[in-house]
Amino acid sequence: MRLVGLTGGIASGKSTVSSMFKHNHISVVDADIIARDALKKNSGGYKKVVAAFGPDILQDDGQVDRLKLGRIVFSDASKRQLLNRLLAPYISSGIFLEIFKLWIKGHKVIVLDIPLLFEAKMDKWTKPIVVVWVDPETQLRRLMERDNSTGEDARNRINAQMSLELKKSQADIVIDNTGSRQDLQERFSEVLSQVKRPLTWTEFWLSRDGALSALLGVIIGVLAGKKLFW
Ligand SMILES: CC(C)(COP(=O)(O)OP(=O)(O)OC[C@H]1O[C@@H](n2cnc3c(N)ncnc32)[C@H](O)[C@@H]1O)[C@@H](O)C(=O)NCCC(=O)NCCS
Ligand SMILES: Nc1ncnc2c1ncn2[C@@H]1O[C@H](COP(=O)(O)OP(=O)(O)OP(=O)(O)O)[C@@H](O)[C@H]1O
Repeated sequence: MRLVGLTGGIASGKSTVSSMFKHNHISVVDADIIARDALKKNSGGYKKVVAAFGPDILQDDGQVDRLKLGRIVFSDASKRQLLNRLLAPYISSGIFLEIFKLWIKGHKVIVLDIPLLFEAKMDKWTKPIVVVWVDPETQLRRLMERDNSTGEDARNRINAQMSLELKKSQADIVIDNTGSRQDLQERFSEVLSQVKRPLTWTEFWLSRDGALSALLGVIIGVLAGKKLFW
């Protein structure tokens, strides 16, 4: 099994690239969706976060007001670390559960779309690591346009993450998404062929079919051994 790490900065284009993988029938585990589930009303993560941040972060319907919580944590590093600490066990177990479900189904290449791949030290599980990079001006503009946010809110969110330059320097594959969507599509086609190249032996043994082959090999070996010695 090949676990491909997909990361980048906020609004650098990870979800756009992740949709391209899905269109090409490659499974994607989306950490943002798992993190959203971890904050759903009455979930374990929700209870811990409400206990720590107080009922002021709730909407009238009892759900977490994500905009409000976002404003709090993206302007205060210690509160952000607290939120990360509270949600991390739910997010990592959610990611591993999704990987396991896909492994059972026999998927051989799985893309993990994890914004905080490096920050959460999950990069050691993935190879190759694909970083979607944009230049800082484009990143700020796209973020403000997409979220309809002020420059201050957008800068706070960008600064809450490890620098995109540092992420770029640790990537196996860099997708420069500063250009047009057409440019991105062309670069993506090159990356897709790298991601889909045949599995290495290690990746094969880690896949469901590889593990089953190994198990079958062991069973045949044991049976053959018994026959020899009887
Ligand atoms: C603070 C929250 C409620 C804000 O919700 P909101 O709907 O406004 O943003 P959303 O969840 O869609 O995240 C948008 C982007 O923000 C960035 N981001 C999210 N959480 C963090 C964080 N803790 N630190 C740095 N960047 C983050 C990511 O690039 C993400 O793609 C939410 O982001 C959250 O619960 N974050 C903590 C969980 C987490 O770490 N998520 C990232 C998954 S690896
Ligand atoms: N090449 C491009 N040209 C123009 N707009 C783009 C391009 N790529 C992405 N966008 C737009 O930029 C915004 C950010 O992209 P996207 O949502 O994919 O980023 P992201 O990295 O997934 O963000 P987040 O970290 O918040 O999840 C979106 O509005 C998207 O439509």
